[in-house]
Amino acid sequence: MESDLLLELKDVEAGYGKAALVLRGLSIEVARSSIVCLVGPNGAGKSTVLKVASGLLRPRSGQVLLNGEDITGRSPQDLLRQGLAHVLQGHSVFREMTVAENVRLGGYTVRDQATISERIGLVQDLFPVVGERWDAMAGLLSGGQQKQVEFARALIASPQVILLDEPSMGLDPKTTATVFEQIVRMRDAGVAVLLVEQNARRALETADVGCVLDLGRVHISGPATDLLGDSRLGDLYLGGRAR
Ligand SMILES: Nc1ncnc2c1ncn2[C@@H]1O[C@H](COP(=O)(O)OP(=O)(O)OP(=O)(O)O)[C@@H](O)[C@H]1O
Repeated sequence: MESDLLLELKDVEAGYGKAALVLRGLSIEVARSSIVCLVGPNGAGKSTVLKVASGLLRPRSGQVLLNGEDITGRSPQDLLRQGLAHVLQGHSVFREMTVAENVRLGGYTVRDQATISERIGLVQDLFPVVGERWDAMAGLLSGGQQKQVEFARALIASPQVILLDEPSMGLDPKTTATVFEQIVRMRDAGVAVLLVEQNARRALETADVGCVLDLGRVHISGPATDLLGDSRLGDLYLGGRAR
């Protein structure tokens, strides 16, 4: 029987160059069709977790498993082909290219044009604004619209899991709400999401499971709704005591 577990990081230690380790024995599990969010203070290593998962940073020790298969140390291109897409922090659309060109770039690992056309239809359904602005220069879109183009570009590769690094960064509250709705739609379309967010309350309200990082490990984890009511988080990350 197919396991419910899609992506696992096991006892991962990772860091940059000769500097001290950032991740010190971190373990995380992402189940199929679920949203897992990582929250924690600045510099806790949240983005580093995503880089290890997507192959941008090789861990010093520990394992990354996708569908139970050890994928530790594989290249980001290989992992994209295997079903793991990473949407980086900040804005990464090519502003001088159209929305269509930006989205099609995500399909570079897919040879079959019919498959690409079918997936374009799917992402346009999922993110209507992407379809509406298909021929516009991406640089003319608002920040929230550009974020949706980035999501669409990642989904063209038809990933099983998508890693999202601070998708709400720089967006106003209304646009942030739209982007979080889109994250839920991705989950409901069958894509698992590992989400890193500064906006801890918003992320936990959206996610199924929450993990709080501290000192390079998962300090607290559990159902996101439980964490929202956890007084330890209330004090630290949710702007006052949880009620
Ligand atoms: N490319 C890099 N080279 C060297 N050190 C880095 C690099 N990227 C991150 N770091 C360091 O690793 C630590 C963890 O960074 P990371 O970006 O993973 O944290 P974060 O929890 O995502 O924080 P933030 O919310 O501020 O982005 C920080 O001390 C940071 O300075």
